[in-house]
Amino acid sequence: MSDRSPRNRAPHRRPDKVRQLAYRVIRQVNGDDGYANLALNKALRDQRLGGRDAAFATELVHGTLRWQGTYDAFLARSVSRPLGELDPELLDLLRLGTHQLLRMRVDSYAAVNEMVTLTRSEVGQKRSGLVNAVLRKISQRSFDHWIDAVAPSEDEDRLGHLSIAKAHPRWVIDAFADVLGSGQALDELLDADNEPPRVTLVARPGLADVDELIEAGATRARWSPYGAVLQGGGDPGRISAVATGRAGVQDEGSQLVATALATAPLEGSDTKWLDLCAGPGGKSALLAALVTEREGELTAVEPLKHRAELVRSNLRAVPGDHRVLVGDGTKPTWPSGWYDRVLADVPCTGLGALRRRPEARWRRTPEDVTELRPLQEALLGSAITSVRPGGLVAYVTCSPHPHETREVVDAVLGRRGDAVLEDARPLFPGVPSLGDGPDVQLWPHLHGTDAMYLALIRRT
Ligand SMILES: C[S@@+](CC[C@H](N)C(=O)[O-])C[C@H]1O[C@@H](n2cnc3c(N)ncnc32)[C@H](O)[C@@H]1O
Repeated sequence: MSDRSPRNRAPHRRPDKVRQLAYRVIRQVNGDDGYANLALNKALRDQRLGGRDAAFATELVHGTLRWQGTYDAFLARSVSRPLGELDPELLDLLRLGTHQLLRMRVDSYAAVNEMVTLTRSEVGQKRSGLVNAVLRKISQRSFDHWIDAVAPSEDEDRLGHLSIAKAHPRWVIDAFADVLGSGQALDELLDADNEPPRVTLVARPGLADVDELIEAGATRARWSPYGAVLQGGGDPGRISAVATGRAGVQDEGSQLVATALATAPLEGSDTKWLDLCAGPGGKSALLAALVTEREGELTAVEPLKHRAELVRSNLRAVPGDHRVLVGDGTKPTWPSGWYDRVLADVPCTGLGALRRRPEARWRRTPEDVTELRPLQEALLGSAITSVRPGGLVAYVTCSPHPHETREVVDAVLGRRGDAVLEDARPLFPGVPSLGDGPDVQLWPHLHGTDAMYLALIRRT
């Protein structure tokens, strides 16, 4: 063994501060149910890390969490005990090391050494030998060779193979395959989920325009008339329109579904709009800006006080008499048939936004889908009751799971005879690959948006 081996290093060598920060953030996520984005941003602020260090920390945290299920399959072959018997701290150190070895361009020697030093400082000298031995085993194969070694072959079990090769739980892949089939499109979606999304901005109509965002360095979004993309990322808060609430950060898919509701043809009055599940208020702000142009008002409902505050903040720059109600959308405090247009952007599993939340895919369970269903149906029922005859409801989710989308709509419309589905596709001018209708499903791999679902329903 060379005298540079980790075992011969001075035990008091200090751990690399970026890896230490990343490890501690991962512990907050896996150990304390934290959210990676929030925990990482706070840690970067607290440690005053920016530039390349912040980018390295982000890749360590996001990549390790995103690929965690896959790395566990590799580690299960490399550790002599069942992974469940390892201390969670040790398992997270091994996952972090595996990510550097197999999916980052970190030199193997440096990756193992740094992780051994970090292990010593975080959990003690005793465990560092195991980390050293396991990571050396991991480093002996490339990522693709590990997949060949541990995943079922595509011929034998294609979805099982994809689950390991593309880091998605099997039940999530099964749900996606129900909608997309198990061909190439599924691979493309899973790949898209593993890429961080671009930052998309919305110029709230009447308050800012896209040209202003372009002058600030963004480029025009593909389809949303209000959208712009911050190429290369950067802090959107540095743009004055965003800092003042005249513009915001909003996925293009969210802009498109809100705009579809606003532009669907409607006869008669068109001044009373309701956002039934409003927090944090991205769509409320766009709808409020649009209804203001028609001299109307938006009511936004949100049961959680802190999220209702976020809605107020999002609405701060929009002129007009818009209201934020802290309340339960299934228990309307307004008369039936009061509104002209209603958005029901219901709580869902968020399986359409996996690009944004690296830990979400491992945290969600099939039970979440079942548990959310009664609330989703109740909110859609309440939305239909809240709209006047001839008026419109948009049922929206950021999940493509059929139990949360079409099945909810079919169940609710099947029970009542006063509402019909309309073809939503003409409300997405220029947007390709909208499917067979009448509802619309957007996709990360086809549209570069979150997988937003929209069913447009008219009260008869
Ligand atoms: C998918 S999010 C809405 C996102 C929002 N439309 C936006 O674009 O920013 C769903 C929201 O519904 C809220 N919610 C949960 N239960 C609700 C209920 N019973 N009535 C109304 N809203 C509810 C959640 O707190 C959450 O803020």
